[in-house]
Amino acid sequence: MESLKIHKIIKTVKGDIKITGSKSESNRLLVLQQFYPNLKIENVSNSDDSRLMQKALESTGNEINIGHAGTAMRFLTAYFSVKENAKIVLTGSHRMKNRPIKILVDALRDLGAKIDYLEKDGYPPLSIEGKKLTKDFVEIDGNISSQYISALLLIAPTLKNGLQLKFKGEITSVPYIKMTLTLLAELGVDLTWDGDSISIHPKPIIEDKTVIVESDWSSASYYYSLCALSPNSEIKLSAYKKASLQGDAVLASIYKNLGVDTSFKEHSILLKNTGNLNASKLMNLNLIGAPDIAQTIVVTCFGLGMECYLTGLHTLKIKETDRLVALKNEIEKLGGEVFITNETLHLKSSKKIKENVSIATYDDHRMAMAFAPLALKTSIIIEEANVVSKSYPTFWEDFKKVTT
Ligand SMILES: O=C(O)C1=C[C@@H](OP(=O)(O)O)[C@@H](O)[C@H](O)C1
Ligand SMILES: C=C(OP(=O)(O)O)C(=O)O
Repeated sequence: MESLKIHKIIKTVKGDIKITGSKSESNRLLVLQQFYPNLKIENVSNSDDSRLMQKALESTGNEINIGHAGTAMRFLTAYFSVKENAKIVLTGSHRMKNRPIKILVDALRDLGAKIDYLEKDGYPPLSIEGKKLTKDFVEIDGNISSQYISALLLIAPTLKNGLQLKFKGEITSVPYIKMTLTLLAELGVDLTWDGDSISIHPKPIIEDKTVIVESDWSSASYYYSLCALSPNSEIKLSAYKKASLQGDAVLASIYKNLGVDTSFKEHSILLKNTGNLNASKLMNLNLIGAPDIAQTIVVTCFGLGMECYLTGLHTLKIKETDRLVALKNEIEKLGGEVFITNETLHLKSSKKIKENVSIATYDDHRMAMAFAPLALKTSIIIEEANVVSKSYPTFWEDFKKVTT
C-alpha cells in the first residue's frame, strides 16, 4: 500500500475492536520463554516487531536482521551475549544503524560480554559471541533509553550470581522498567528496587506458568483520538484490565481532559465522547513516562484547535524517526504552528486545518496512525500507509470498521 487517501469522515465513530497484545510485554516474554521453556504466553502481539523477535529467537543462521524493531535490537543484544556458543551478527534497517546502543554495549562489556561494532562505533550492526557472564554488578546511564536497562534485567536472573544494576543520572521511561520487573516477579524472580539500584536474584528454573498479554495501550491511543474528535462517539476495545503493566494506560486520565470518558467492563474498555471539553484550556503534560503517545496527543489537540505544551520528550529524537521534527513538519503543512526544543513541543491553538494535505510518515508507524483521526475534520492523505505493521498490522481494517 502506498499513499492512502481518507475522505472526510461524516459518520459518528462507533464500534467494537479487539486489539493485539502489547508489543512491549510480548517482546519481554518471548526472551524469557527462551530461558524458561515452561512459560506459556497467550495473546502474543502480531506486530512486525514481535514477529521479528520470534524469528530471531528461533533462527539458526548467523546473521539476524531485526528491521526497525528497537526493543528487539536491544533485548537480543543482551540475550545473545549470554547465549553460550552463539556467534552472530545482529543488524537492522538504515534507521536502526543510527539508533544508539553504546550504553548497553558498554554495560554488557563491563560484565564480560564479547561484542564488536561492525560499522560505526556505538551503533548496530554488532557482532556478538555469546558466553557465560560471571560478574554481578554494573553501572548504567538511565537517561537515554530504558530499553538498555530492561535488556539487562531480562538476562539478570540467568546469571550465576544475579545482577545489581546501579543507575547514573535520571531514568527515563520508568513504567517500561517497572513492566520488566513485574513480569520477572510474576515468574517468581526475587528482586528489589532501592533508590538508584535494582538487584535481581538468580532464578535458573521457574514453575509452570501461563501469562496472558494484555492488549496494547499505545495502539488504543488512536481510538482515544478518534473518540475525542467525534461528538457522541463510542468505541469498545478489548482485552484490557484496570491494573495494567503498560505506562500508556495513563491515556484514560489524559483523555478525560480531552472529552473522553473510559469505563472498564470485564476485559474491555468503553470510550465515550462526553462533550465535556474546554478547548481554550492548555494541555500541559510531562510524557517522560509515556513517550509513545506524544504524537497521538499532539494531533488530537490540533484537531480540537487546542494549545498543548508537552515536556519530557528527549527520547523522541532517537525513535523510528526524529518524532519532534516529523510532528512539526507535518502539522505545519496542515496550517498549524509548532515550536520544538530537544525535549519539548509547543502546539499553538489554530482554528483551520488545510484540506487534502499529504502526510509523510518517515518509516514511523505512529506518524501514520496518529494523523489518521484528523480525517474526522478534513480529507487527508497518509503516505506509505503500510508502515503501521510495525506495531499494528490490522490498523487500517480496524480504522475502517469504526469510521464507515
Ligand atoms: O521497553 C519498551 O518496550 C519500550 C520502551 C520505550 O523506549 P525508551 O525507553 O527508549 O523511551 C518505548 O518508547 C518503546 O516503544 C518500547
Ligand atoms: C519507539 C518505539 O519502538 P522501538 O523503540 O521498540 O523501535 C515505538 O513503538 O513507538
